[in-house]
Amino acid sequence: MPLPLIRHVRAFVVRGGGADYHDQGEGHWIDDHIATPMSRYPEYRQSRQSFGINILGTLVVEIEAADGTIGFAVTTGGEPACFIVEKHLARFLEGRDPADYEKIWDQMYFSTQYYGRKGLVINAISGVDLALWDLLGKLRQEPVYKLLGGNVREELQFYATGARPDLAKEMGFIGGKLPLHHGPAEGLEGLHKNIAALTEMRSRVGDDFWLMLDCWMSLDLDYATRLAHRAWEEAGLKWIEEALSPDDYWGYAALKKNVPRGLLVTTGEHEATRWGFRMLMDMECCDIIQPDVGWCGGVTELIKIANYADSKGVMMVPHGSSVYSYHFVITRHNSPFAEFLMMHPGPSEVVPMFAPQLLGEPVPVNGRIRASALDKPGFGVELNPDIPLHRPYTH
Ligand SMILES: C[C@H](O)[C@H](O)CC(=O)C(=O)O
Ligand SMILES: [Mg+2]
Repeated sequence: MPLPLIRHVRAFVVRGGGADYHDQGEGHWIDDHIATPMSRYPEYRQSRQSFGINILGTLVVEIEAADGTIGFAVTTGGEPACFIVEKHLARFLEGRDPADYEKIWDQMYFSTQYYGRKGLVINAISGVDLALWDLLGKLRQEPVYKLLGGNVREELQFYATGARPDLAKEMGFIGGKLPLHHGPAEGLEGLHKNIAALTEMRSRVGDDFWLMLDCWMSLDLDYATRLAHRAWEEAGLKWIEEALSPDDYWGYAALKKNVPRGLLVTTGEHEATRWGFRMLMDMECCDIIQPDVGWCGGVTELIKIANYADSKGVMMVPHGSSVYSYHFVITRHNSPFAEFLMMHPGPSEVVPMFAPQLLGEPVPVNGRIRASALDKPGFGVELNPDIPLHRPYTH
């Protein structure tokens, strides 16, 4: 049976957490002296909000079909992404069949290529693509993971990202990823502090629990190499994540050769599209790629990235991305576990990753989510009606 055509596309900005998960109040672990590329400037070292990490806010995209069914998605990109969606991308959807996601993606990407390719434009394209998959699922009355081929296992298992892997262990997660606090500009003293924090956490969690370090693009090759060796020897680090600038493919390839055998190099949350990930994989930059489903091009592009990774024997464990990741990871053998970002300020409790924007967002119980928890049409979530939506542009 033909699907109702797309009638209208709308884009909104929302403030306060959710998909823009760095947009948190004071005292949150996610803004507590975390090493960044801006840490070389002392005035921007203590808080990522000080240099504008949360300046954009969440982008909400709604796609309405002729029968009134609405698909929606959230990602980052805020007001500038609203402009791109309303003024540029909407034309490639309105009047079209929602099942034509390949052609729609292709037209969104190539029509913006002269000012796009990565970053904000791909966030906007990802938001539209995810809203389209949500709409398709709602129209077909199937969860997205069924549209993607169905689950290859009965449950998702998670590691937790946050300041308290010891608490994450008690909550049933399989590992904990800590943010790195001190970058190269804080010298040897900072390096010692980084190692001390890691070894202290290792003493709390015991030998068998995975511990990882998220370096958020803050290091240079020499520092990353030294950190990797010490963290491996002194604290049994499992992986070193996003150590270098996402543009430094050559640095990642060298880092992968430099680290101790057994320590994994991971990256990719700020990479985009099949072409960016092909660079990472062809240049043997890492052991695990970590696309963010809301930033890499959406589900339509992730299928291509994941298939290439599968053919190369590379593991793919998406960054954050909440339900958009859960519906994908459960369909893939080369994604054996998933990330859960601990958005509780402590973080001493499991709270939904994109709270308060989504309703019905599943959370890990004992570090796991059953496939059956995803059994609702589309991505299985609703937009919280109590959140004020601002629509800065129309078309
Ligand atoms: C904790 C990291 O600095 C960042 O905020 C999140 C991230 O990179 C990840 O979850 O991975
Ligand atoms: Mg990361």
